[in-house]
Parts: sequence; structure tokens; C-alpha cells
Amino acid sequence: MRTLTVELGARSYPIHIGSGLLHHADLYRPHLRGTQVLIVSNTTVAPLYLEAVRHALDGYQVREVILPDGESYKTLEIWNQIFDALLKERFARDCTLIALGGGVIGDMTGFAAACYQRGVAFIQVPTTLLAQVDSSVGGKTGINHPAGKNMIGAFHQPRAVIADTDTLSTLPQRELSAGLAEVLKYGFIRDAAFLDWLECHMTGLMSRDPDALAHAIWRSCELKAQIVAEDEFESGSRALLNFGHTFGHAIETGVGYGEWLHGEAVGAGMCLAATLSAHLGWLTDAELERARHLIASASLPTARPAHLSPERMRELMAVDKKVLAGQLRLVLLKQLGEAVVTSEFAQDALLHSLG
Ligand SMILES: NC(=O)c1ccc[n+]([C@@H]2O[C@H](COP(=O)([O-])OP(=O)(O)OC[C@H]3O[C@@H](n4cnc5c(N)ncnc54)[C@H](O)[C@@H]3O)[C@@H](O)[C@H]2O)c1
Ligand SMILES: O=C(O)C(=O)C[C@@H](O)[C@H](O)[C@H](O)COP(=O)(O)O
Ligand SMILES: [Zn+2]
Repeated sequence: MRTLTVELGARSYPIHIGSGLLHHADLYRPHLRGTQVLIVSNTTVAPLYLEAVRHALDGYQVREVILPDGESYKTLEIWNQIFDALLKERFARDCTLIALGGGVIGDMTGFAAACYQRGVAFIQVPTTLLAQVDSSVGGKTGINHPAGKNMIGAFHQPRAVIADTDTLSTLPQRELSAGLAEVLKYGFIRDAAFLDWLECHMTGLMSRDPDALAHAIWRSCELKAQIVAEDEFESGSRALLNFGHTFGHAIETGVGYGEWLHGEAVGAGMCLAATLSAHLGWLTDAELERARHLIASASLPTARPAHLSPERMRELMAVDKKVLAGQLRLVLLKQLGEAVVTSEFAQDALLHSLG
């Protein structure tokens, strides 16, 4: 097991990464306050991993709530089921929520923890690659609105992240690719050397080579922890983690939540953002081609869905948390390994990149 820390002063927390961690009572116990624990999971993950987590919590008053599986259930209505469970069991302010699952469960549980009795503790136990490299770290929590992705939410940091890499053995291949989109994102925005490494190890990652996966998870968490420590509430550099997301969120909303996986939409979104960066003269044609090739090598889409027109995409992209004074801001690439947030692009250029 390897551990790194998200440095946030009094709210700092560990990210444990390794094999066989789900069962480790010692990883959970230092972060539990009272005796009441609610595990939040879904109908796919619970049959696989709930028992192991329950076992680690022997001696605590453990309850569970099992939500339906999928992005289309990341809604206000389904989220409310967590409060129903907490109130039914009269959970007190010193309770702890445990998110056992992918990013959907992590985001919904974290947001419930942020709101229940105005804020209780929670632990992230991510079971998808995407959740292990991204969503479990950094404290962005929330749910979707029909008009926009993650439009309702809060910043609320977990007490700990326990990423058991063994859980990836049961992950469908399409979900593995989705996770690789966020891994590639870190290379594109901040680490050209990591991008080189990913290029060399993509075959190993796609075939789940344990050493390759462990390194990719470690480096991704290291980069994310660094950025979150710099700018927890996204007033500056944290927005770089949104590379590909303004395009990607528009795709997810436009096709209907769950049709495209978040990572797939981010894969296509990163290609579109790279295309616009090249159009502005920031990326060379060779760099653009390299970016496209890397994304395609993870079996991710590289273009928008055919039935979402450029005009419709642009309309959907206007619903974005980075919009300031009515102006759309995008994360674009100055070169591979360096990103900026900018509004310095003409509408024509944007439409061209969407075409
Ligand atoms: N908070 C953040 O910083 C952040 C970052 C990135 C993404 N997100 C959010 O995360 C969500 C995407 O997360 P995701 O890709 O993990 O999707 P997900 O949570 O829907 O999980 C993907 C699928 O894999 C299944 N699954 C999970 N673990 C499994 C396992 N070990 N074996 C077999 N099946 C398993 C799930 O049941 C689901 O069907 C989106 O809602 C996105 O907006 C949030
Ligand atoms: O942690 C962040 O900051 C991110 O932007 C990570 C993204 O991968 C993630 O999808 C996030 O939920 C998108 O943020 P949003 O604020 O645009 O919803
Ligand atoms: Zn994302």
C-alpha cells in the first residue's frame, strides 16, 4: 500500500492506494467519529464488495442504502433516499457516511454528507478507475439537473480515500477506458513526461497490468492532490481539471445522462478542446494528431455525437460553472502538458472546432 496526503491544513486527509485494502479495519477506524456508519452503494457494486467493507466495520452500528445504478439516477429524487435512510435510523451528527462505488455514488454520498445536519463526515471507497484517479479526491460533490451536469452541489472533503486496486478486476472494459480519459487529462494539463509514459504504457493499462495501473493511479492522485491543495474552491488553477469538460458536459446533457459515459464525453471533449487550441495556433498539427491518437488508443471517442449539431453543442456549453459575466471560458492547451483558462477565442473558431 502507498499513501499520499491531500494537504488542506486541518482538513488534510490520506489517499491509500493498494491491493486488498477494502478489508483493512485500520484504514477506516481513525476516521470514524461516533459509532453510526451508513454505507452508500449501488445495485452493481454492493453484491461484489459491501460484505468486505461491513466486515472491516465490525463493532459499529452499520446500515446501508443501495441506490439504483447509473448516471441517470444522479438526481435530487434518488439522492433523497440517503436522507430517508439516515433519518429512519436516527443517525446523529457524529455519524460517518461511506461511499462505496464509482463517481456517481461518491458525488451523491459526499453531497449528502455535506448537507445532512449541515455537514457530517464521509469516507470515499472508490471502485472504478475514474473514481480512484479523480472523483474520490478533492471534495467536489453533487448531483445533475436536467439542464446541466453537476449543477447542484457543494465542496465537502472526505476524511480519507481508500482505493483498493483489486476492485478494478471486475470493472467492465468500457469503464476502464472512461477512467483513462481522466488519467490522460492530467498529462495534457500539467505533466508532459506523464503523457510520454502513458503513450508507452497504454497497451499495459488497457490490459490491466497491475504495475501500470498502480503507477497511473498514483501519479494521477499526486497531480490532483497538488492542484486541490493549491486552489481548493476553484478560484484559479483548479479549473484546469475541467479540461475537455465544458464540451464533455454538453455531450452528456445533450445525449441524455448515461448514454455516453462521463469519461467518454471527456475524451471527445479533450479532442475538441485540442482542435480549438490548434485552430488558435497554440498546438501544432503534429501535437493535435498526437493528442487524438492518445485518446483513441484508450478506445475513447474523438468527436462529438453526430446528432448534436455544433450550434446545439454551443448552446449546451453556455450552461457551465466557468461562465463569468455571461462569458464562456474554456480550458485550452498552450502545448501538450500545459493548459490555460481563457475566453480569448472567437465564436467562429469555437464553431469550427465543433464542426
Ligand atoms: N467529484 C469529482 O471531482 C468528479 C470527477 C470526475 C467525475 N465525476 C463524476 O463521476 C461520475 C462518473 O464516475 P464513474 O465513471 O465511476 O461512473 P459510475 O459511478 O457510474 O460507475 C461506472 C459503472 O461501473 C460500475 N462499477 C463500479 N465499480 C465497479 C467494479 N469494481 N466492478 C464492476 N462494476 C463496477 C458502476 O455500478 C457503474 O455501472 C460522473 O457523474 C462524473 O460527473 C466527479
Ligand atoms: O475536481 C475537479 O475540480 C474537476 O473538475 C474534476 C472533473 O473531472 C470532474 O468531472 C468534475 O466534477 C467537473 O467539475 P464541474 O465543476 O465542472 O462539475
Ligand atoms: Zn471529470
